[in-house]
Formats: sequence, C-alpha cells, structure tokens
Amino acid sequence: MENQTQIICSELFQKHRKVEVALYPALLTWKEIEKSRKRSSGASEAEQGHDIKVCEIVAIHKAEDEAETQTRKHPKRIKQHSQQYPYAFTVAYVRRTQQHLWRCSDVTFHCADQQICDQWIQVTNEQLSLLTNRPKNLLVYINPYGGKRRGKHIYEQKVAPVFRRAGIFTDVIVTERANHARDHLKTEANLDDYDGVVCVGGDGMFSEILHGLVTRIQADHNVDQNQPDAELVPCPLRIGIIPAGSTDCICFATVGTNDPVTSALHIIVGDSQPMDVCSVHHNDVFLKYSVSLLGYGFYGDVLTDSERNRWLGPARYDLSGFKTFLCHNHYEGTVSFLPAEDNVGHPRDKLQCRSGCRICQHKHSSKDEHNEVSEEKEKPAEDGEGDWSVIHGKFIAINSASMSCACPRSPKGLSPSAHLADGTTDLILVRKCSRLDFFKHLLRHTNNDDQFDHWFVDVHRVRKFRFQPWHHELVPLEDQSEHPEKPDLSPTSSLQETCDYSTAESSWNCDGEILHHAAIQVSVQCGLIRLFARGIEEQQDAEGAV
Ligand SMILES: CCCCCCCCCCCCC/C=C/[C@@H](O)[C@H](COP(=O)(O)O)NC(=O)CCCCCCCCCCCCCCC
Ligand SMILES: Nc1ncnc2c1ncn2[C@@H]1O[C@H](COP(=O)(O)OP(=O)(O)O)[C@@H](O)[C@H]1O
Ligand SMILES: [Ca+2]
Repeated sequence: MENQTQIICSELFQKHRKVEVALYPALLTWKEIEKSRKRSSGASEAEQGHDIKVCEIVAIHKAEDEAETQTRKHPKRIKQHSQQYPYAFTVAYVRRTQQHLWRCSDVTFHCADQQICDQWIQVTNEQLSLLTNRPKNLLVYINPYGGKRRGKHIYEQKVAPVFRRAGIFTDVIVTERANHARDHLKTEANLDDYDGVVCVGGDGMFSEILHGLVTRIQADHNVDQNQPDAELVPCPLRIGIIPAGSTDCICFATVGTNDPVTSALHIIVGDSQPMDVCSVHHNDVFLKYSVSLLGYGFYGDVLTDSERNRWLGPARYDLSGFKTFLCHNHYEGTVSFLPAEDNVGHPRDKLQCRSGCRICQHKHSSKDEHNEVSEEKEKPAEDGEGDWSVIHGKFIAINSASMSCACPRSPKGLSPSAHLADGTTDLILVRKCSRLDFFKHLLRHTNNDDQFDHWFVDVHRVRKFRFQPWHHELVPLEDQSEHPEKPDLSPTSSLQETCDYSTAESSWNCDGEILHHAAIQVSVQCGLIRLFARGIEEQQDAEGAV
C-alpha cells in the first residue's frame, strides 16, 4: 500500500521554464529553478514560488492534448520542446481573486518520462481521496424562473463544467412549478444516494430546499414540527447555493459574493458552514422555517407589493421599496423576547461573524460536548425559560435577522454583527418616526454608519420571540391562560397609547415568502443545517489578485 504521507519532488517544465515541483502531505509547491539560480538574493526568488493547499486542488489529470495545442499555437518554438517533454499533467486549483471571488485555474507540468507523469497523477489523486468531506454525488434543483431567469444557463455554462472536472456525479431537476423541489425532497428523493443538495436560484428557492429537507428528516425521525419546543434533528446533507435569484442574501452572507463559479468551488472542496434556522409557529401550529430575514411591516409590505411585479425581475424590490417607503405605514403590536446569554455578544459589538468564527464554534462545541447539560443551563429561570422582555409599541418595521443578511443592496446587511450559527437572532425594532428619520436609517444600510444609532431603533440578540398584533377590538393575548409560559404583559404595556390608531396588520416576509399569520412564535434552532460554504474569509493579502 502507498504511504499516505508520501512526498514527491521532481524537476519539470511549466511553459518551458524549468521548475521544481513538490507535493507534501497537504501542499503542492513549485518554483522556477533557472531564474532563482541566476538571482543572487532571495527576495525575488520568493516571488517565483507558488503554494497550493491540496484541499484546494479541484482535480489532476493527464494533459494529453496539451502538446498538440501548444504545437498548433506556436509551431516553431514549441515543437521541439514538446517532443522532448511529451508527457504532461494539469492541476486545476482554486485561485482567489479580489472580493472573495474564486476562480478555477490550471497549471500544466511537462516531463520527459511517462512514469514520472503517472506517478504525479497517482500520488496527488491518493491525497485527494483522503479528503472525505468532498461530495461525490449531488442532487441539483434549478429554478428556471428565479432572478433574471438565467438559472439554467448559469448552471449549464458555468457550474456543470467545473463539477464534471472535479468528477462529481449529479442528478439535475429543472423545476416545473413552485414547490416542485420542496415536494420532491419531502417525499420522493432518495437522500441516501447523495452527499448534498444544490439549489440554483434565489432565497425563495433556497427556502423550498430547506423546507423539503428539514421536513423530510423530521418525518423520518418521527419528530413533530408542530411542537415549538421539539428538538429538531439536524440535516445530514449539506446544501450548496448557486446564486441565480434576486437578492441571494443567503449566498452572499455565507460566501462573501454572489458568483456561481465561486459557489461551485466551495461545493467541490467540501466546505461546511452550520446555519441557524428559525422555526415559526402560530398557536402551536408550524408555519415556516427561516434562515435570513423575518420582517414585519416594511419588508413584509415590500414583499407583498413586489409579488405583483415579478415580471420586473430583481428591480421589483426597488419599485416596491420606494412605494412602501412613501406609504410610511406603521403597525401596533407587542413583541416579547427571550434575550440570549451574554457569551454570544451583542448586535452592536462590531464583532463580525467570519470564517471559523469563535462565537459560533464555541456555541457548537459546548452543544456537542454536553448536549443535555448545556440545554439545561440555557434555561436558568424557574419556569425553565429565563426572563422574557415585553415591548408594546408602534413599529414601522420589526426585523429578525438570524444572520447578517448582507447582500449587494446592503453589503454589511440588516444586522452586520449577527452570527451564522450562534443559536440567536437579532431582533430589530424600528418605531414610528418621521419619513426623514426612516430614510436616514435605511440609508445607513448602504454605508458604514451604524443603522442602530437612532432614538427610534432598538436591537436585541434573542433566542426566541413572539409577536402579537394589536387589535383594538380584541383583548391582546386573550389566550394567555392557555399558555402559562407566555410573559405577563401588564406592567410594561403602554396602554395609554391605544387612542392613536395605526393602519391594519402587515404580514411577515419570511426569507422572501409571505406568511399568512401576523401573530407568530419564533425559536432559533442552533446550526440545524449546513451549507457548502465556510463563512466570509478575512480579506487575504494581494496573493493571486489580478
Ligand atoms: C435609500 C436606500 C436604502 C436601501 C436599503 C436597503 C436595505 C436592504 C436590506 C436587504 C435585506 C435583505 C434580506 C433578504 C431578503 C430575502 O430573503 C428576500 C427574498 O430574496 P429572493 O428574491 O432572492 O428570493 N428579499 C427581499 O425580501 C427583498 C428585500 C429588498 C428590500 C429592498 C428595499 C429597498 C428600499 C428602497 C427605499 C427607497 C427609499 C427612497 C427614498 C427617496
Ligand atoms: N418552475 C417554477 N415555476 C414557478 N415558480 C417557481 C418554479 N420553481 C421555483 N419557483 C418559485 O419561485 C420563487 C422565487 O424563486 P427564487 O429562485 O428565490 O427567485 P427570486 O430571487 O427572483 O425570488 C420561489 O418562491 C420558488 O418557490
Ligand atoms: Ca444567528
């Protein structure tokens, strides 16, 4: 059997330059030999060196056609060289360019000896086969009508070729109707055949995949989703997102860019990013899951209006945003929430969630190590839930961001310091204020100013929350006695405000889907799903930038 830590080193040719190529257990390196010998000091020598992590190699294969192509392009100069070194292999690898964008680059090495060429391919492939987190079989769903209706084209032209190159097998389903992907995952798909599911579309399409997968896993394990406190079973399959929708904030906030090739490469290298999932209930009946934005008031109204103008594509949100802004509605109601523990930070602490985030990792290791114990510790108060806070008021928007919700419209997102997998959501309450004030608040989503630094904005990091719209004809939370765990509203309710009527109810925008109930209970399920992503990487040095 081959030694798993075998190191090989050869003198090969790359573009007719002599290079020393070495494969260590986790690193492939090459550097030019002739030039580095000529140069006296080491400074420029370092520039010549290339290092590639084995885990970022896409594939290695024989470059049989290489010599032929080169001969056709540069017949005189090259012909002799390619006859001298007729064997070649190509390594495809991840190259970072600017702004979190990844590209698949090639480097081809030539040699005179077939055995050496074969050995390189064999040893590299052996190292690649040790990377067990890489998916081999994927189930792909394409929404052909998402965003600018380019999902099918994007997948076929940009993604499928890279998957083929990496030797990934795919079953591809182009959806024929809304909820096709969800229903297929729920009842038909044979999940054992796949290592992951790929979603080609926007946040709405992702939501379909999420519901299909999570519902299927709960059904397979006899977990009742209708119970708000049920401990949900995590999903063993990872989800990859090829952005082809209108907002694509789930992709943007977990990868740092909306680019199909970058996402495909994160899938190929087998990245894994856990994500919080909010479960939304109405009177103990399950409604929906959410991973990004749950928004009542402004974002609910924008979504409701935008559905009428779907034909406009992504621009529908700008039109509806403008109209909704002019309407300047506010909604009265009561928000109650269970604050998060101190160790997960605060929405205004400016500690952004980045690749390998300590806060998310700490949350996970404590959850894995002492599953039951930590569950107990999380519920310190005598009723087993901790202290609920209650706020009654008139709100222009009530937003819950389980992650930053960064997207091209708002590069730092609705809650720039929210975490992908800390088991909490940031609850943002925007109270009734003037149009100008609300405009200032919105504008701060597009620049570096703090959008929470306004008298009319409150933000809380929470584990659970509830919302009850205010009906003047009804007694608020009239069913309190049936739910003893619900907080007592009386001391903090500002009932004196009730004479000032607000408009009717709004609806909730749940990851781009409209919810048909305004009164909801929300609970965060820590890291319930995993994506083929790694979180946003801290900006690299200029290495590889074009
Ligand atoms: C003055 C400019 C203000 C710009 C404010 C931008 C805030 C943007 C925050 C975006 C958070 C997005 C959260 C994600 C939601 C998605 O799940 C969800 C579904 O995505 P999908 O279509 O890909 O399936 N997308 C959405 O609900 C879209 C929300 C987009 C909101 C755009 C709001 C634009 C507001 C324009 C106000 C204009 C005021 C002008 C005054 C003169
Ligand atoms: N074949 C289809 N025909 C019509 N609607 C579909 C189809 N496949 C998926 N959908 C629905 O399209 C909606 C929007 O999809 P999405 O990919 O998020 O695009 P966008 O970002 O433009 O909203 C989702 O609600 C999804 O359920
Ligand atoms: Ca979170």
